[in-house]
Amino acid sequence: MIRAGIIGGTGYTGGELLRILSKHPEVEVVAVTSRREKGRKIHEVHPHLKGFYEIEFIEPDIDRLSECDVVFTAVPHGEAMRYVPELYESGLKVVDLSADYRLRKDKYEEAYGKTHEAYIEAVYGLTELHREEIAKARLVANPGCYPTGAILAAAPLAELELIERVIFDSKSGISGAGVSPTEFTHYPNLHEAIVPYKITDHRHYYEMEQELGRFQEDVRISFTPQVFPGSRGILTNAHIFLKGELEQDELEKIYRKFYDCSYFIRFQKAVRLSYVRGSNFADISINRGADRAVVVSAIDNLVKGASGQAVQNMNVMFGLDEWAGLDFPPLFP
Ligand SMILES: NC(=O)C1=CN([C@@H]2O[C@H](COP(=O)(O)OP(=O)(O)OC[C@H]3O[C@@H](n4cnc5c(N)ncnc54)[C@H](OP(=O)(O)O)[C@@H]3O)[C@@H](O)[C@H]2O)C=CC1
Ligand SMILES: CC(=O)N[C@@H](CCC(=O)OP(=O)(O)O)C(=O)O
Repeated sequence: MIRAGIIGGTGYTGGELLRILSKHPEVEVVAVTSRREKGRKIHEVHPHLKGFYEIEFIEPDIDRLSECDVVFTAVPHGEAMRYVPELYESGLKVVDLSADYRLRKDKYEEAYGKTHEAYIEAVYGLTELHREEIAKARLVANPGCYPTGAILAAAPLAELELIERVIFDSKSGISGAGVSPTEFTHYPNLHEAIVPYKITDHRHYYEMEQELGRFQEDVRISFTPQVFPGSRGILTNAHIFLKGELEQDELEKIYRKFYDCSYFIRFQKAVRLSYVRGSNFADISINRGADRAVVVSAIDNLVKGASGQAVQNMNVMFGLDEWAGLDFPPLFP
C-alpha cells in the first residue's frame, strides 16, 4: 500500500482527498494535519466521513510525515512553499494543490506580485497534457480549478495552432473560495446572484497562457471568472475564434484524437455541471457557430479541479492505472 499524508486536512480539498482516498485500493492515509484541530478525529471535523477513518489530525510537522510515500499539500498558496522544499528534499513524492509551483518562476512573481523564495521546478499536473513527465516526477503542481476546465477546452486546437483568439467565460461554485467564510461567500451576497470578479485580471490567466502557449506561442487569451450560488462545479464557455475554416465534424475529430486515451474526458451533446458532480470527469461539448466555435467544459472543481486530479496524478507517479480509486460515476441530480 502507498502511505499518503495530507497537509491541510480540514479544508475543502483536504476533505475531498480524504473522501476519495478512503476507497482507493492501493492507498492508506497515515497522516493528516491540522493546526487548529490537532488531536481530534477526522469525523469530528468532517462528519460525512464518519466510519471511514480512525486516525487523528496531527500538527503539520515534516518529521511526522516522514513515514509517507506521498504527501498532498492542500494549503493556501504562499503557505505550501513552507513545506514543499523540505518534503521534496526528503525524497518523498509531493502533489501540491496550491498555486506555488504551477508557474515558471518569473511568471509566478509577475502573477503573485512577490519573489518566490523557495522555488523548485515542478511538472504541471494537468494529467491529460503531461502524463509522461508526471510519471517521472517527484513534485507535481496540481492545476488551478479554472485553468483545468479552460485548458482542456482549448488544448486540442492550440496544439494545431488553430486559435486566433480564445475567450474563457467561467462560472464556479463557491467551494472554490475555500472553507473560511468571507464577505464574498456570505449567503445574502451570493444567493440568487451570479457574481463576476477579477473580471480582467484573475491570476489564473497566467496558467492558461503558460500551458496553451506551450502549444501555440501566439495564442491570445481573455478570461473572466464568475461565481454562482452553488457549492461545486465549474462551467466554462470557451469562445474560440479560429484560424481558417473548420467544420463541426473536423473539430470533433481533432478533439477525439487529442483525448484518445483519456478516461476522464467525455464528449457530450449537452454539458451540465450536474453530469459531473462528485466525479473526476471533464465533460466537453463542441459547437461550431458562424463566427466561432464554442467549446463548453464542465468539471467538479473539488474533484477534477483539485483533489481528484491530485489522485489521478499520484496514480501516474506510482505507475498505477490513472483511474484507480477514481472510477466512480457522478452524483445526479
Ligand atoms: N477549493 C477549490 O476548489 C480549489 C482549491 N485549490 C487550492 O488548494 C489549496 C487548498 O484549498 P482549499 O482546500 O479550498 O482551502 P481551505 O481554505 O478550505 O483549506 C486550507 C487548509 O489549509 C490549512 N492551512 C492553512 N494555512 C496553513 C499553514 N500555514 N500550514 C499548515 N496548514 C495550513 C488549514 O487547516 P488548519 O487551519 O486546520 O491547519 C485549512 O483548513 C489552496 O491552495 C487552493 O487554492 C485548487 C483547486 C481548487
Ligand atoms: C470561487 C473562487 O474564489 N475561486 C478561487 C480559485 C480556486 C483555485 O483553484 O485556486 P488556486 O489557484 O489558489 O488553487 C479564486 O478565484 O481565487
